[in-house]
Amino acid sequence: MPGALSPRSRVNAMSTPELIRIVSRDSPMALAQVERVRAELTALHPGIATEVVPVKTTGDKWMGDLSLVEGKGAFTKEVDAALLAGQADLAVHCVKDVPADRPLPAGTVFAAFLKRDDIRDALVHPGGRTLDELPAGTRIGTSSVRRVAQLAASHPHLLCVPMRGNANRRLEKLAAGEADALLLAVAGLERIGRTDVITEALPVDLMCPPIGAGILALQCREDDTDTIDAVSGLGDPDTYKEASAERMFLHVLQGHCNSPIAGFAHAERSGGLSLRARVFTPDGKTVLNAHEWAGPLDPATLGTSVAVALLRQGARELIDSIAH
Ligand SMILES: NCc1[nH]cc(CCC(=O)O)c1CC(=O)O
Repeated sequence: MPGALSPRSRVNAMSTPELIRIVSRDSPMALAQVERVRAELTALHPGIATEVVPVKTTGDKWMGDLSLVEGKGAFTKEVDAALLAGQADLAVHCVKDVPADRPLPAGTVFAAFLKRDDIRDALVHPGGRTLDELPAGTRIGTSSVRRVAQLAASHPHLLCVPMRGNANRRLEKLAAGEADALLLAVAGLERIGRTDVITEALPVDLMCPPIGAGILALQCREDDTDTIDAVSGLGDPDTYKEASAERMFLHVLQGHCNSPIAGFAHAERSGGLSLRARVFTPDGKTVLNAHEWAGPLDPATLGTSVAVALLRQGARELIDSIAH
């Protein structure tokens, strides 16, 4: 019969969801991330409606030391719970905030990694100075052990002061004089539309980014193949390779909340993949460094290989010697 659907394509046509409910943190940055996902999804599947389910996470509510609450997972736990409870169909996470030392929450999978944004950290200084121009004693607002360790190594005359809260809140605290300058991710400032405050994007050799920097992951319930099929087309193949290598690296290394660890993979146009990673003591005085190319290895095996290279240099002892 002309125009009749084959049984298989009828199943496919009927299984495209009409509505996808997207759960996310409720910070301005997180909501901007959701808008990007909605725009990309609408471009790919104009027929699918979307709805936003915002939740507050422990990491948003607690302004103290993260290692005193859940530490890792503080920005993802409530989002994952809403997904698993069926209150939403899709979760949007910064990969950087998703713990890599343990598997994803049982029953969930990553359905796509969106094309990666800028991976660098930015200096935000109201006086317009660069890092090298800051006078001794300048107070840099950051609670990130990764940023503190690397600044201590490169600019020991600067002073890091604890600063938490979402990026908008940190900019308010800077304006209120709680610090003289901030270090924030370029990608985050782009998402909240505040690249105007950036005085310098720091080279990755000076400030090595965190695992998963600038990558958004889409997470689904593993049995929800309709949603997985609908969103998987938003995935970027190079970002998938980079995220896989970086997360396997962290999984094998098994850091903790206070261990300064940094690294990034880079998928080249030629198809090659490299991974550079570093582990620091909190004072930045000891740096373990590894940089390898995948060659014939798959991304996850590259991640394992780089972790093993750092473990051979003493990374386990270094990480375990840091209080946590
Ligand atoms: N911990 C908060 C967080 N999670 C991801 C980003 C930046 C954006 C990204 O790398 O995806 C930020 C803000 C920051 O570190 O300045």
